[in-house]
Amino acid sequence: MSDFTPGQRFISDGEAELGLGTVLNCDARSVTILFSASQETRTYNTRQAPLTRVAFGAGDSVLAADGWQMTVSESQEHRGLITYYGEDAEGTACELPETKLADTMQFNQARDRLLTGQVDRNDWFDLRFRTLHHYQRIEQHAALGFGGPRIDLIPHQLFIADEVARRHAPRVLLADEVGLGKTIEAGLILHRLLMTGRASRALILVPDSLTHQWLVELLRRFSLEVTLLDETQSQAHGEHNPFESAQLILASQGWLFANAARQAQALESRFDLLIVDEVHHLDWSVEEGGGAGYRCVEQLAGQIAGLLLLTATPEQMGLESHFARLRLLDAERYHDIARFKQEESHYAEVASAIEALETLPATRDAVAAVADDPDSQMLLATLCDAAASDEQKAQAREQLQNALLDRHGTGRVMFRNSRRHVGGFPERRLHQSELELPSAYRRVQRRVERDEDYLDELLIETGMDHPDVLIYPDATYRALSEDPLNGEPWWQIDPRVNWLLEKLADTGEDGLAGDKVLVIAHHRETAEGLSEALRVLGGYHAPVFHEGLSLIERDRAAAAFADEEDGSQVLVCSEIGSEGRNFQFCRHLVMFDLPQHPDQLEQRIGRLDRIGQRHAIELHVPMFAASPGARLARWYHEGMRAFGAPTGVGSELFDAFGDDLADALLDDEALDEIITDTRALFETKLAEREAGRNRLLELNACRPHRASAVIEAVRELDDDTALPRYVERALDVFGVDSQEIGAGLVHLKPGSHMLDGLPGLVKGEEGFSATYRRETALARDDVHRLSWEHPLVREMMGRVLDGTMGNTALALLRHPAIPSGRLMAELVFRTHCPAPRALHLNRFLPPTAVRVLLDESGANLTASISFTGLSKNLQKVNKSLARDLIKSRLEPLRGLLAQGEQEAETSLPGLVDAARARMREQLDGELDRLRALARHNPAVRSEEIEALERERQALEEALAATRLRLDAVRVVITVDPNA
Ligand SMILES: Nc1ncnc2c1ncn2[C@@H]1O[C@H](COP(=O)(O)OP(=O)(O)OP(=O)(O)O)[C@@H](O)[C@H]1O
Repeated sequence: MSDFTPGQRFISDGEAELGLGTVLNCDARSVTILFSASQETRTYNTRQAPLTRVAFGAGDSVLAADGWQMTVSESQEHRGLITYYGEDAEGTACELPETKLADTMQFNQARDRLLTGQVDRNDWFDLRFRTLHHYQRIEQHAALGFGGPRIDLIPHQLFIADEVARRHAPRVLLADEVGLGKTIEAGLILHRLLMTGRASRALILVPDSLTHQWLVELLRRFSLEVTLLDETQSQAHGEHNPFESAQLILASQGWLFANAARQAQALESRFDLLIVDEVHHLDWSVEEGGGAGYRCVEQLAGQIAGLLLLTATPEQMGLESHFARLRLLDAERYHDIARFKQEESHYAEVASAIEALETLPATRDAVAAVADDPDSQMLLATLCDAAASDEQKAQAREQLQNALLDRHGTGRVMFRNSRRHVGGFPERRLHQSELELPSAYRRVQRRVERDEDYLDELLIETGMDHPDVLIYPDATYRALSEDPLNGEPWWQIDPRVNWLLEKLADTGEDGLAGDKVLVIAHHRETAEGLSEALRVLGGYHAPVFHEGLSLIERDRAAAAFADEEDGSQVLVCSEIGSEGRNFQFCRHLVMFDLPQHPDQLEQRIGRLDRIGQRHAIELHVPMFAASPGARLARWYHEGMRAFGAPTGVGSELFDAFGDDLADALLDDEALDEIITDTRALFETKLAEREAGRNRLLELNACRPHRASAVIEAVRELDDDTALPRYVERALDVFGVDSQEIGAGLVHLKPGSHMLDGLPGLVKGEEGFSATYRRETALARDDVHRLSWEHPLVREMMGRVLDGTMGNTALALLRHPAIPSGRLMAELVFRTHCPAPRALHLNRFLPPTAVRVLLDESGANLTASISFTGLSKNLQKVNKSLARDLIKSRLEPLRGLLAQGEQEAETSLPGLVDAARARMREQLDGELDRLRALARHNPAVRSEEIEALERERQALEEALAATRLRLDAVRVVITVDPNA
C-alpha cells in the first residue's frame, strides 16, 4: 500500500524552488507530483521519494489558492487528506482543505530543521551563504555560459553566440567560411541556452564522419556530455523512445535520414534546439522538392523551436537549395525566391550607405536614401550637425550602422564571417606538378579525343558519369578492368603514386619528408588503392579515411594520423569522408585529383586552413600534362583563383559554366574561352558581392564593439579571484583533497569522506588535475578548466542551494566585549520566485540573500556586524552540544525567527522593484527594437515579437509573486574568551 494519497501536498527536498506539489497519482511503486507553480511534473520511487509532507500546526499562517490568508488553529486528517481550521485576516472562522493551498506557498525548511534540533556543520552554513552570494552574481553575469568553455576568445564567434543566444528560440544559419569555428559557435549557443535554462534538450544531427569529433569537442571544450545514438543503442532501449534517453542527443544524419521509424520517434520527443551540421547536403529543387535529409530536417524544424543550421558552403547545391534551407528557418519570410533575389540587388545600396557614414556630411544623400525612418533620420541629422560633439557623433554613427544592418538583408538569420574579415589566417601556396600520362590512361584519352562516339560508349561501358570518366582516369581504368591491358592494379601504372612516394621521401626544400601530409582523392577506391600502394611500394603505414568505414575505423585512422610522436606521416582521405574534420596540425595537402565543384575544393583546403593552423598551407596538385584533370586545374586557378582564398562565388560560377566546362575538358581552345568568361563573371560577381551581400554579411557577422564587450565580460569572470577561494572552501566541505602541483595546476583527489556523486571524482580513484587559467587549459587537453561553469563547481553549488545542506548551524562566539551566554540569530532569507526555468528569471532576480542578524534582545545588528566579520570569530561545537543548546533556547529562537522574517520582508519590495526595472529596461528596449525592425526587415518573425511580449508578461507576474523564504539560520552563543 502506498503512503501517498492524491491531493496531498509535498515539497521536494532537493528542488524546493518548484513550489508546493500535489500528489497526482500513485501506486505501490511510484508517485507523481505536479508542481503547478513551476509547471513541472516529477515521478519518484515511493520508497525513497525526496519529498517532505507539508503539514501546518497551530499558529502557522497559510495561503489559499484564491489568495486569502488564514491562521491555523487546528487540523484534522480524513482519508489521508488534511483540512485546516482557523481564522482569515478579518477574524472570520474558516476552513481550508490542503488541496486548496496555494501552489506558491513556501515551507520554511530551515526553521523546522532548527526547531527540531537538526544542526549542520558551521562551515556548511558558511559555504551556503557564500554560494548564494556567488550564484546570485554569476546568474546575472553578462558572460554566463561563455565563461566556462575551453576556447580562445575569438571576437566573431562570441559576437554571433551572444547575438543568437539572446533571441527567443533562435533560428539561424551559421555559415562562416570553412574552419572559422561554426562548431564552436553552435557549442557556445547551446551552452549558454543550457546554462540559462532557456533550453534543456537538444538534438544534434551531423554527418557520420563527424559524430565522434562533435562528441569530443562538446565534452572537451564545453564539458557537455552528449549521448551518441545509433541503431544498436536505440534497439537497446526496446519499446522506449531512445530519443528520450538523454537531454542531449547526437545522431548521425545517415542513420536518421534513412530511418522513418526513428524519425517518428525523434519527432515525438520534445527538443528545444535542433543543430544540423553540413547542411549544404540537404538538397531541394523546384522539380523534385526536398531529398530525404531535407524532408527529415523540415519535419523536425517544424516542431523544434530553436534551429541552428551549419555550413561553410551554403550555395554548394545551388541557390534554390540555399533558399530552401533559409525557408526551414523561417517559412513565412522565405517563400518567394524571386523576391529574395530582388532584395539582394539592394544590398549594395545599403552597404554603400553604411560606408558613407564615414564621410558625412558630403555623402548625406547616399545615407538618406536608405535611412528613411524617423529614428534613422534623427541619427543622420546628429551626424551632420556641426554642433554635435565627437562623442555624440560616434554614438549616433554606431546606432545608425546597427539600425541599417539590422533592418536589411539576411543578417538576422545568416551569419557569415570570412578569412579576409577575421584576419590572421595563413597564406596558401600552390605547387602544381605536371606528370606524363601513362600509356593505359593515354589510350583511352586519345580515343575519346579522336572518336566523338567513343565517349558515350565509354560511359556505358564503365557505368561512370560525365565528366568523371575524363577527370578521374584511375577510376576509368578500374572500371575497364575486363580489358586484358588493364591487368595490373591502377596504382602500379599511375605516375602520381611514384611522384607522391618521392615527395614523401624528399628531404629537400620542396620535399615532404618528416612532415604530416593529408592526401585527398575523389573516390574511396582511389584512397584505398593509394594507401595500399604507399605500404607496398614505400613501406608507409598510411591509414585511409572514407565513407565506407565504420565510425570507429575512421576515428582510429584520424587518431593514428594526429599522434605527433608515433603517428603515421600520411592520411589518405576520400572527398566526402573528410568533410568537417580538423586536421590543422598538418600543413601539406596533396590533392591527388580535383573535385568538380569549387565548394568541394574549398572544403578540402578547409581541413587544414582552420583556426589553429600556424603555418602557410602548402597545396600540392599532381596532374597529367594536357589531360582533362590539368584543364580542370587551369579553370580553377585561372578562372577563379580557387586555390588562393575562399571567395564564396564558386557555386555561381559552377552553375554558369559547369556544363560547358565538362564539354571543354578535351579542347584547349574551348577551355581558353571558358576561362576568359569565367574570369569575367568571377570579377563581376566578386565585385557585386563585395559591394553588397558580402559586405553586409561581414559587417553583420561581427560587430566589434559588441564582441569586445562580451570578451571583456568573459575576462572579468576569468580574472575573478573569488573563484579559487570559493572552490577551495567548497572542496574542503565536500571532502575533496586539493593540492597545488605547480605550473598553475591543482590536483583534485577524492578524500576518504568525500560526499558521493561529484562529477569526475570517484572514491578510491585518482581524481583529476585542473587549472583556473584559460591559457593553460588551452595548451593542456589533459587538464580540466575550473570555472563557475565547470560541472563540478555547478554540482557543488547546486547541491548546497537545492538541498538543506548547511541551512542550520550553531557556533560559539568568544568576544571580550560581549557577556557570555547571550544568544544571537543570523538569519539568511532567499528570494524565491517560482517560474518556469525557460523564462530565465534569474537574469533579473536570481535567488538573492537577505541577511538579518539579531541579538537576544531583538536588536538588529545586521549593519554593524558583517557576515565575514562575524564568521571569522566563530568556533564550531559538536553536534550533540549544539542540539542541546538549541533545545534549551527554543522559545527565544521562535521569537527571533518571527522578528527576522518581518525585518527581512521590508527589503523585498526594493529588490522586486529593482528587478522589475531591470527587466522592463531590457525587454522593452528589445521589444522596441524588434518592432521597429519588423517594419523594415521581414526577417523578424512575428512570433518572435509575440513570444517576447508573452515573456515580458510572464516575468511581470512571476516577479510580482516573489516571496522571501528563510534559507538558513545560524545560532550564535557567546562564551567567555577566558573560560
Ligand atoms: N575559439 C576557439 N578556440 C580554440 N579553438 C578553436 C576556436 N574556434 C575554433 N577552434 C578550432 O578550430 C577548428 C575549426 O573549428 P570548427 O570545426 O568549429 O570550424 P567549422 O567552421 O565548423 O569548420 P568546417 O567548415 O570545416 O565544418 C577546430 O579544431 C576548433 O576546435
